[in-house]
Amino acid sequence: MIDPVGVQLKRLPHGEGLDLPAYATAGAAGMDVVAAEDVSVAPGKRHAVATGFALAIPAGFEIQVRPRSGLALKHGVTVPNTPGTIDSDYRGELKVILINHGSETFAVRRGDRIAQLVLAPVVQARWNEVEELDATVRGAGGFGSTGGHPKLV
Ligand SMILES: O=c1ccn([C@H]2C[C@H](O)[C@@H](COP(=O)(O)OP(=O)(O)OP(=O)(O)O)O2)c(=O)[nH]1
Ligand SMILES: [Mg+2]
Repeated sequence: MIDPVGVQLKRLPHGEGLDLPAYATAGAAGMDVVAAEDVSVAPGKRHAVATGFALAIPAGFEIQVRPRSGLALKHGVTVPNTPGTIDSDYRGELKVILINHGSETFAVRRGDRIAQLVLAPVVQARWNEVEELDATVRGAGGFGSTGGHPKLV
């Protein structure tokens, strides 16, 4: 197990009294994050749900906002921009965008666990522009070129 990485968290006034994001089990990859507001998301609609805190993620890391499979399976409620990207230099409130693909209005209550946050390392790229790329067996083949998909009828 890699040692946990410290992340500064600032509670905002409307986040007072809420549970901080937490791992539900010892081996959980994501910390469940709770809503800081009551909101109803109608079928086909989306909402950026307040969490009541802001972060200072250490340089070299990001936080990914991912859906909870239970909400997706039972209610069709997911994160449309998954994985949402929280940059290390972002100091605003972390928000969770939820979209309701289900057929019934989904009621979010303050304190409900709505998504999960995964801390991940980030490596930034630097472009080396060239005239020719090295040759490979795959070449330009992609998008199913290696087969394995059922034929459409
Ligand atoms: O689910 C999300 C996604 C993003 N953010 C915040 C943190 C992130 O660092 C910032 C910008 O996100 P992103 O780069 O995905 O959005 P953008 O549309 O490119 O906006 P910007 O021009 O501000 O980068 O918005 C959230 O709070 N929740
Ligand atoms: Mg951006």
